[in-house]
Amino acid sequence: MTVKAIQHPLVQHKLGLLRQKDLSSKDFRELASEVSNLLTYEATRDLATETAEIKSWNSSIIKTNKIKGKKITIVPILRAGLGMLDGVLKLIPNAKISVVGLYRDEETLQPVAYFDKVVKDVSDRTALIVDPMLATGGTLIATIDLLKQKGCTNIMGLFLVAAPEGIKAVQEIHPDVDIYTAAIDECLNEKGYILPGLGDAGDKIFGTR
Ligand SMILES: O=P(O)(O)OC[C@H]1O[C@H](OP(=O)(O)OP(=O)(O)O)[C@H](O)[C@@H]1O
Ligand SMILES: O=c1cc[nH]c(=O)[nH]1
Ligand SMILES: [Mg+2]
Repeated sequence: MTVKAIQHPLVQHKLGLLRQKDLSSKDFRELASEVSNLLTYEATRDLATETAEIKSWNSSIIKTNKIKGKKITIVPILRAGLGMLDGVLKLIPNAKISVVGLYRDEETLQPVAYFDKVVKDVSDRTALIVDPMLATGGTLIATIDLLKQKGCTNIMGLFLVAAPEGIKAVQEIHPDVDIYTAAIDECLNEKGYILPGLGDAGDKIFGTR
């Protein structure tokens, strides 16, 4: 399993802005989208390429590179994952989208699944899960379980902020899944919120409280 905290200055700068108290939903959405875009760039760095021949501007035949093999399905986890979707789609505009809906029970912190619409050919695709927060890891583990049950074998996850506890939990159960995040934070508080974290990302993106 690769766990990569992206140190790029633009990512770190924008993450710092995201952490500010009293950020408007508009600003939170814009920054979440921009960081997601940059995380996508990093997470796709090692995709295999192959040579293709094309007719160039003066009609000569030249060799170019194109992405090889498995295509991608983006998997936003409702609700908060929707806040990352447009940033990812800007770089992978032709990706199919598989939506899953899970929320975390506030008392038990256990994930509750309420929706899934996964592309039929998910077994032929790389699944790119997007969710701003990886806290206890329960939501991510349940999402990976669901994708694997449907035949998906190649799975990566993009997060704005991840907690060490959640990364460890996912690593133990799904060691084959790669994780890309803008930050690995310190810990979870007694309510399962990441510290220093971002607060409730879903509420910030949707303006609910
Ligand atoms: O790692 P975990 O402990 O499972 O927590 C992480 C989950 O919690 C948040 O969703 P939330 O339950 O708040 O739902 P929402 O997106 O609808 O706000 C977050 O977006 C993750 O999906
Ligand atoms: O810190 C956290 C943990 C779970 N979900 C959030 O939105 N924030
Ligand atoms: Mg929420």
